[in-house]
Amino acid sequence: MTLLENRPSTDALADAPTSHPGLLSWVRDVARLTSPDRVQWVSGSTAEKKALEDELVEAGTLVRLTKQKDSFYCASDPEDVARVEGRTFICSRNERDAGPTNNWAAPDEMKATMTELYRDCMRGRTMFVIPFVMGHLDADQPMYGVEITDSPYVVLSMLIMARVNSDVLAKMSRTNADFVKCLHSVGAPLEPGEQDVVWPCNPTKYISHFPEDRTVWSFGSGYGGNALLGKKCYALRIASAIAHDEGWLAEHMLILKLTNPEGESKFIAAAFPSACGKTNLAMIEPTIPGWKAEMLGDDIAWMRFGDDGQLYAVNPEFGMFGVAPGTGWSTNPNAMRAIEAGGNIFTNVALTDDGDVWWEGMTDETPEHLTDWRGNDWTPDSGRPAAHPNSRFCTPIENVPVVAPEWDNPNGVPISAIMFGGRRKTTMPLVTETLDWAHGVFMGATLSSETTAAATGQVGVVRRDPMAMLPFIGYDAGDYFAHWLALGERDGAVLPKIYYVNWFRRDENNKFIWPGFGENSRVLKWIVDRIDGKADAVETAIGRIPAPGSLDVAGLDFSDDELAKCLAVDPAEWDAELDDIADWFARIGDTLPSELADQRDALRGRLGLE
Ligand SMILES: Nc1nc2c(ncn2[C@@H]2O[C@H](COP(=O)(O)OP(=O)(O)OP(=O)(O)O)[C@@H](O)[C@H]2O)c(=O)[nH]1
Ligand SMILES: O=C([O-])CC(=O)C(=O)O
Ligand SMILES: [Mn+2]
Repeated sequence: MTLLENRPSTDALADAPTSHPGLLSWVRDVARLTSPDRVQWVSGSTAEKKALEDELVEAGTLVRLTKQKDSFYCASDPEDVARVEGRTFICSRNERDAGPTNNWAAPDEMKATMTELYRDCMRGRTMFVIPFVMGHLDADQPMYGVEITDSPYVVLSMLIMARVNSDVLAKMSRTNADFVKCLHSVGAPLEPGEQDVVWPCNPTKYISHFPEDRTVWSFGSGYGGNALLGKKCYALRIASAIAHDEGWLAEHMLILKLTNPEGESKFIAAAFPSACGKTNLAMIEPTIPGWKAEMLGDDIAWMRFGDDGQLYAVNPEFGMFGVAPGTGWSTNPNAMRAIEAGGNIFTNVALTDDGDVWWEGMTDETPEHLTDWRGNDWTPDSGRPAAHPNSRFCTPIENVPVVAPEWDNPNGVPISAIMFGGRRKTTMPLVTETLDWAHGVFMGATLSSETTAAATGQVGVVRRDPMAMLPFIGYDAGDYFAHWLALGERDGAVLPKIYYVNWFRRDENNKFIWPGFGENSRVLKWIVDRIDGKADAVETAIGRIPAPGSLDVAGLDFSDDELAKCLAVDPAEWDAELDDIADWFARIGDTLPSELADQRDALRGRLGLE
């Protein structure tokens, strides 16, 4: 640790463990602007982690769990519990390049505004410098980042979520590599002698991205995707802009390995919006005999073409930041086992009286007494959830008992199928096979889902969430669709088949029709068997669905009527859907590729609509 008692703040560089000129000058500039008391370069060492944990326990920010190994509970400020999409900006040089789905601000103006917010904002705090790599350090093109933050909670979370170790900085320095600059402050300077709060943050929040500069500036929030800048900010928003320039894809997708009873394996990727089932599907425990599932990633996939024309996916992350509520032994036993292995940080769950954590859906029995996420006494009669609906477990991927051996391949695994899906009570069948790449891109571009607690705002409203990337596309949505279509035209491309799934269709009593979770393996089996030419399908107007008898429901208490409801393509619902898609395409505007408008017209035709 470098103590800067008698600043000039250029001393930020006194003990710098690097000679990377760009990194050194950026760190010096940020220290001069933000005036921290100290600068600490994060190496990823065990001793450093332990010291930070002890400090945060002492400060009351973390509670050490007595029932779990190396695990901590944390409660955020009640106003800082989710991503803030309304305060998230894509500050491209031209407004047109941010497109109609992003908030835009001129980069100079945003930088001027935020520079004033950052001025002296780290006073009384330590400024941490965290060099990290997203994906493997031995990848053909290692993707470096450095996060500067004044939040030790963010440091501890980044140690789980990204690869942070001294080799990263050494290689980055040796090769004088480019890196994504990620600047974060909770925006809560301390006056001399002022007592800190357990979760410092600022009511003014900005999550700003400068795609041309490969830079992120975040201010005011300490939570999840707002603050752990390697995740949504870098690995999706900035990376999607890089991927557009370089001809690859940065997507909001899990990566899963499936092995059939014959021992043949395939890799698939699936995009569902936040809190719509990625982590659960990534760790699925199949209920059908003979099938094996292993996880590679639960949130983000970077896919590049290999020499063989296939798309190869890597998970750029190192940990999971999973939705806690609904995660239990009956729904996601592999997540529970991963958590049992220890090394977790839980945020906004409830605390049990004996020093463990609890959330709705974790166990069948509800504890008689808890401390809820807001620190209040809680009993089953309290009439409110004990854990916040967006409460999270932060857990190393290596903890997952079913992690695939290939998960750490520097250049990824070949993808045979892409699944899109969302949370829809109506309209969307359990599974649909799209007709070809362009039709698949159309289904992805019109993906729709009910909003969840993962972002602040109203929950349960249907919105278009293209490729589950609405809040994460770092540029114009029409250009993004064109990019997807162009990849399909690439010479020699061996493209994955595209499927659309919906686990969330409801019956007339508002109950989920499909049992979901481990039973989703039945849908995965149909998909893999389709690719192998072993399962039958019937054509509908919207794509191919399982032929009668071809979806394996053996052993499931499921009537033909229920199955029919799950798979139904209702023309009246689709009539309404097409109107909504027309509005959505109108919103995209001039950059909407004409192929997608053609797809919509073709679908209207197949549905027999005027
Ligand atoms: N009914 C039903 N609920 C599901 C299913 N899969 C997941 N869920 C629930 O949906 C919620 C979110 O699931 P996750 O797997 O955490 O979603 P995610 O896509 O990883 O979310 P983010 O981490 O926010 O991106 C949890 O409460 C799950 O219990 C399913 O197959 N059926
Ligand atoms: O980014 C976050 O805060 C949590 C998350 O994974 C999501 O919202 O998809
Ligand atoms: Mn997740």
